[in-house]
Amino acid sequence: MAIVQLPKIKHVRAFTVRGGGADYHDQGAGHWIDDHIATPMSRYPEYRQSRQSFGINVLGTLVVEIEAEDGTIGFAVTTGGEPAAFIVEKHLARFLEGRSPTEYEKIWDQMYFSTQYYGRKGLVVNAISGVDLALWDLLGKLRQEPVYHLLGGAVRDELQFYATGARPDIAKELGFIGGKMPLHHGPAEGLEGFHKNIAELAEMRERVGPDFWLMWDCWMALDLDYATRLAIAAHEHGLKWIEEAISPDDYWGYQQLKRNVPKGMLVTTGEHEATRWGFRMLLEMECCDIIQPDVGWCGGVTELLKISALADAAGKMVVPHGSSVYSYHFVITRHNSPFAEFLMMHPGPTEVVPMFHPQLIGEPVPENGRLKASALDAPGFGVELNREIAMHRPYTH
Ligand SMILES: C[C@H](O)[C@H](O)CC(=O)C(=O)O
Ligand SMILES: [Mg+2]
Repeated sequence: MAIVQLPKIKHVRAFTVRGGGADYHDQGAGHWIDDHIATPMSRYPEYRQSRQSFGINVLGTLVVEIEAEDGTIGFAVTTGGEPAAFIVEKHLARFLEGRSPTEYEKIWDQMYFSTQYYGRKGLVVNAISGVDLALWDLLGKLRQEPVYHLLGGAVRDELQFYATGARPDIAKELGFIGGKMPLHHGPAEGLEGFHKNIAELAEMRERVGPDFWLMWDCWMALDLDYATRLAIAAHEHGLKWIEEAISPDDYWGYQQLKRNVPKGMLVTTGEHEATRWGFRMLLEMECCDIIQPDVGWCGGVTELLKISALADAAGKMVVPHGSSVYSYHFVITRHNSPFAEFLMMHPGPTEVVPMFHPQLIGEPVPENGRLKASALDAPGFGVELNREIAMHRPYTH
């Protein structure tokens, strides 16, 4: 029997889009996600009230489209905007055009090693991730299969979610298994800020009762001493995990934090980590209990499979950061990813809205905190690009 030959890749294009979506920090005024959240920049009072004030949303969304010779288009969205569009058009596209979409391993390898002299993490790996995800979307569309089938198939019938947002009490009513809150005050706000943090947690615990998961997202804002004291004080209010407490570069600090937190409390991190080598460091140094790669930032699905295998062998969970459908298609295929994150992008956040709204059409959302595997049953990642939003192509090749 003859082997099916897929059409070759004809063209790669990169666009930028503003206003939410994959750059979920790019929201309008009054959104919970920009309301006095502790960050590494909170030591400067002028950048404390709003993360947009220091430029958290400067990049915007990157859209990558990969068109095959038969006209089929795979696409993906991630954070990266114009500089990532430059990298895709002027550097990465050459490793795809004229090649078969089945060659994703070689393509990833060439994208990573050709950019290693200026890449390795951050923006360049976001761009590589965007291309990789668009390639998996194309592969699924050409084979008429959802990506989760290509990754080995579902290991359970449905996904269950915790919600990230300022209102875990509402998340509980909406059926989520837990709520992860932003930490509002960092070390520069002294003891007063510390006590306010603990009071917020205590009040939320009152509202949600003893069994609902409550977690804190510290967005790299703390130092080891503060994070340790916070974890100890939070223990009596049943904090399930402390997330991204310190700088992602401080592997030694995470190693110590994991030893310092009260027994039973989990340490999580990794949304700003990338590639198998970065996650190997977190795992081998025993920095955390759960790794949280963002599928659009860690190297894409091709790299996530390697990261996940390392974590599995180390007995650790992989619960991707955000990532919408790119996470859903992965999490449903892995035993060591027992639940998923849902980022509440409603400004309140009092309602469930699609995480990457308004960029994707057909983006599934949890109902009662759950999503059936069958909701992912469409070719590729199962979504289409909303072509009514304003897209800009700053570079061509
Ligand atoms: C709420 C956090 O500060 C951040 O915006 C999102 C995040 O880190 C997460 O979902 O995890
Ligand atoms: Mg986080």
